[in-house]
Amino acid sequence: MLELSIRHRQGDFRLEADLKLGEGLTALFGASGSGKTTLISTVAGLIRPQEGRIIFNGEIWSDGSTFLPPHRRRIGYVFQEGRLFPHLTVLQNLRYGERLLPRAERREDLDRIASLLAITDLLARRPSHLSGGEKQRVALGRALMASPKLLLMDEPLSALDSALKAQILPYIERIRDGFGVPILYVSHQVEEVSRLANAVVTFDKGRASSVGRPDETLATVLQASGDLPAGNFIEAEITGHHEADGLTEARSSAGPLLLRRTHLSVGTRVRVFVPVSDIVVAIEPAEGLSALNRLSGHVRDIGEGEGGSVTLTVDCHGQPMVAQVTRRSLRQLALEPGKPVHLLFKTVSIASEGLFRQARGGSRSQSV
Ligand SMILES: Nc1ncnc2c1ncn2[C@@H]1O[C@H](COP(=O)(O)OP(=O)(O)OP(=O)(O)O)[C@@H](O)[C@H]1O
Repeated sequence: MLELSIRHRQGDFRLEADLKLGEGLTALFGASGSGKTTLISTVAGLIRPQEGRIIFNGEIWSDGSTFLPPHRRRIGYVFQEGRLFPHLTVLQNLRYGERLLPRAERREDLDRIASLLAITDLLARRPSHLSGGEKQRVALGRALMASPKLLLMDEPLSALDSALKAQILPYIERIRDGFGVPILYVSHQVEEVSRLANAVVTFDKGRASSVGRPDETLATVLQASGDLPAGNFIEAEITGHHEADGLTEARSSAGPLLLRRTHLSVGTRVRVFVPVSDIVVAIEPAEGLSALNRLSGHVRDIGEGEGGSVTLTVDCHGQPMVAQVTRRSLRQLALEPGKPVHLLFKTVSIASEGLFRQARGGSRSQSV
């Protein structure tokens, strides 16, 4: 657990952060100049915050009287452009991280890391003979070889084109899931954050604020900027594919779902997004409609909506779903708390696959 409560001024800029960060990958997400790099520099010990404290797993790294220097923090750092030593081979670059550690503290095994990152065949090469993606995999390996207690990744993919990014993302997922080392990951990229992060810290002009579930946090940011419609996130697991129909089936606590065809394998856990505006509310199990998804539940709450409409919160087997109806529908359907209802909507998107990509382009969700 990393606990941060810091205030730091540099020039006109002031960083303010009060955060508790847990296991897994925490993305630091925000506009350019909003303070992400400054924050990880304080964690790395490259900047000493003027006020406040940083505590990692109970050890004080920085406060009014203590300041642990960077090399005693056992942090692995991966930068945007890799920063491999050009005169050393891949093997020597990997060993470099390890050499900084006393033998007794070396936990990582070179073969395991090389095979995890698929760099075993590159060990004899120098960085000038590697592609951009290979360099970044070696940089990840070098950081891991130092048996870090915490990994800091500062936009590690931003120098790569989208095809290379897609190649490296699974390796970062393997590190996140296989090493038990918490990761702070700086990114501007909504898709990257949505795919990788277990939690997100958003930055707004130096104020590091929300720590929350990634899709909800990103959705709040994007909805505030008008780039994403209001909607519901549902946790689901892929259960099958229908090639001929171009559909994927998933199960969720709310009920079965049909998604647009995805290449994720059966068993993969996903979050899907259902825009509020796509949901139709019915009081009978309607037939003869093209909407493929039907969830049933009970009205839990009725509140004010936008433009004179009414917002319904429906409990679908524990999953809250928000829908909107007009006041006339509310009357005609005699909707009230406790009433059983059916929610109908068309195929839905997996949040990390399509939704945020569209949101970045400023278009509406593409549910069909
Ligand atoms: N040494 C410094 N002296 C004065 N101001 C600085 C210094 N270093 C950075 N800043 C300012 O602090 C602010 C935060 O910078 P920081 O690099 O943390 O932002 P960032 O969110 O990481 O941005 P980017 O995504 O562009 O890397 C910026 O306004 C920057 O100009």
